[in-house]
Order: sequence, then structure tokens, then C-alpha cells
Amino acid sequence: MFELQKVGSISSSDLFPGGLGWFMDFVSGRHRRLHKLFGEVDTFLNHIIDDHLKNPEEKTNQDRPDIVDSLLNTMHKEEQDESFKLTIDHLKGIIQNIYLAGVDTSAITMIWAMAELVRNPRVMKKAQEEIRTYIRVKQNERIDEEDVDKLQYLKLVIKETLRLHPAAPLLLPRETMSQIKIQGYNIPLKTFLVVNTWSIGRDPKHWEDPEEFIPERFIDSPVDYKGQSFEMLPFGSGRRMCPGMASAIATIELGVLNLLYYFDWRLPEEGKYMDMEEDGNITVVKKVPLELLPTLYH
Ligand code: HEM
Repeated sequence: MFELQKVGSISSSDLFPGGLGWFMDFVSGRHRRLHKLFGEVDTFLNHIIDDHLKNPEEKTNQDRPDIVDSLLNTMHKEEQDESFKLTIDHLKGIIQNIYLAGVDTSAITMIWAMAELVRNPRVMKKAQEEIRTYIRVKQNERIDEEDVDKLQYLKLVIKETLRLHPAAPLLLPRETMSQIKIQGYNIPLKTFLVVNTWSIGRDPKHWEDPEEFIPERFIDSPVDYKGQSFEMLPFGSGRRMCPGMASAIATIELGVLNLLYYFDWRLPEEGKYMDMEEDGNITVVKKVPLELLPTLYH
């Protein structure tokens, strides 16, 4: 999947629409690689679906159905709307979307959040104090989604992480549907437009100390990540903005909450500088993998 994401990023055909781009992609072997990768991904998706068909949720130890179980159930329900029937191909498309657009991006954001927290002990301490004051988990119980609502500072930490480290820093490309004028620039019809949300989130015109990790900057601020505040757009904006935003936020908040509730974290070598260099293309990851030592707290 990750290889597909890499090969599927901006191609010559995007930059030179028409014959030239297609020819360049053909000569560079990109078409062949994509074709091969699609075959591999299709086999992988068939495995996932077969596994679920062989082991329906009621026959496994799972305590709740996963999304593939739910989609298979919908598919098999007789009362499906005649005008739109969910098929195995739709199901494959949805699973692929979740893998390509959802798993990587959410994991990347959690890694950046943990990196920033360890680099900023003041913020880590404040976040853990809040969590350990408001959350009490009894034995054999789990932290659940409702617990997150009690944690205002944790939410600010995630917001600040999304400002500084939007997982998809260039959003998805757009093409203008007519000639437009923006801030004095004439943009012709059918122009390929890329929005750099990474630099928007660090623009000193809008952010004080933009490179600093300061979750408190969002206290009493109307600026949010939901596509309405153009000072930060980690999930994009408009009708093609990220449809997985709510699921991503729930996953990230709950994930980081679990990490901070159960463990204390430190660098393997105390006091060592943490390299925050970035790497990637469609998604931007931490170039030097994050290595932290956990100590069990609860
Ligand atoms: C931190 C996590 C995530 C980030 C930062 C993120 C970010 C984005 C961004 C920037 C876009 C392009 C929006 C635009 O150009 O206006 C996008 C599109 C998309 N995202 Fe996410 N995303 C995340 C998680 C997820 C999850 C969990 C899912 C699914 C479960 C998901 C599914 C999608 C899909 C399907 C699109 C394409 C929408 C379209 O083209 O109409 N994303 N995401």
C-alpha cells in the first residue's frame, strides 16, 4: 500500500497532461510498476475479504464487528436500494481508501505528537497531569472515546500537532474550472493548483512564534482544523476535504491518551537533541524514526 502511495503520487501525466506526460510515464516504467502494484494490492484485499467471509464476526472472539464485517453485512442485506448496490469492488475501494488515506496519516500524526511532547517536557507534564487527574481506569476496563471529552488540553496538543505537522502538507491537487483572480494573480482555466498547508500553518503573518509547539495558543481562539479557518488546513477545505477527519481525530486523541495514561516516555539517551527532519512526498513522515523508552505508570 505504501509503495502504491509513493508510485501514485504526482506523475508526469499530471504535470504534462496529454500525450507527452503519458509517454514519459510509459518510458520511465511507471505504468508497468502501477499495474504490478495494483495486482498485488488486489490480492491483499481479496485475502482480507476472504478471511472475513470465512470467519464472520459472530464466529470469532472479536468483541465488536470491524468495518469490513459491517460492509459485508450491508452488502448481504436484501433491502439494498435497487439504484445503488454495494458490491465487492466498492468494498475493496473503501478498504483501500482507508489504508491509503487513513492509517498512514493518523499514525504519522501520532508520531509527530509524541515527538513534540518529548521535546517539550512542560507540555508533556501538563497533558499527563490533566489525563491522570480526570481519567481513572478500573482493572479489566479500557479507556473509551467518551473519556477524551474530559481532556481539553490533550485536544489542544493534537490541534497544535496538526498545525505544525499536517500529514498531507500539499493537500490534494485542484484544477481551476474557470479563469479566476486571487489576490491580484490571474489564474487561467484548467490550472493545476497546489495548496501548501504546511507553510500556511507556519506563516508568521498569522502565527506568533510559528515554529514553537505551544498548544495554549488555541485557548479562546476560533481557529480550528475543520476547514473553515484558512490559517490552518490540515484536512483541506471545501467539498473535497478529508471525509475521515472525525475518525482520524478520534483515533489520534484516543491513541495518544492511552500512551500518556499508561506510560511515561523519554529518549533512550537523556538530553540528546531530537532530529525533527521531515521526509516524504504525499505524506510527510519523521525522517529519523522516533525511538522512545516507555516506563509503565499504571
Ligand atoms: C490525521 C489524519 C488525516 C489527515 C491529516 C488527512 C488529511 C487529508 C487531506 C489534506 C485530504 C485532502 C483534502 C483537500 O485537498 O481538501 C484528505 C483527503 C481524504 N482523506 Fe484524509 N486525512 C486523515 C485521515 C483520514 C482517514 C482516517 C480517512 C478514512 C478513514 C481519510 C480519508 C480520506 C479520503 C477518502 C480523502 C479523499 C477525499 C476526496 O478526494 O474527496 N483520511 N485527507
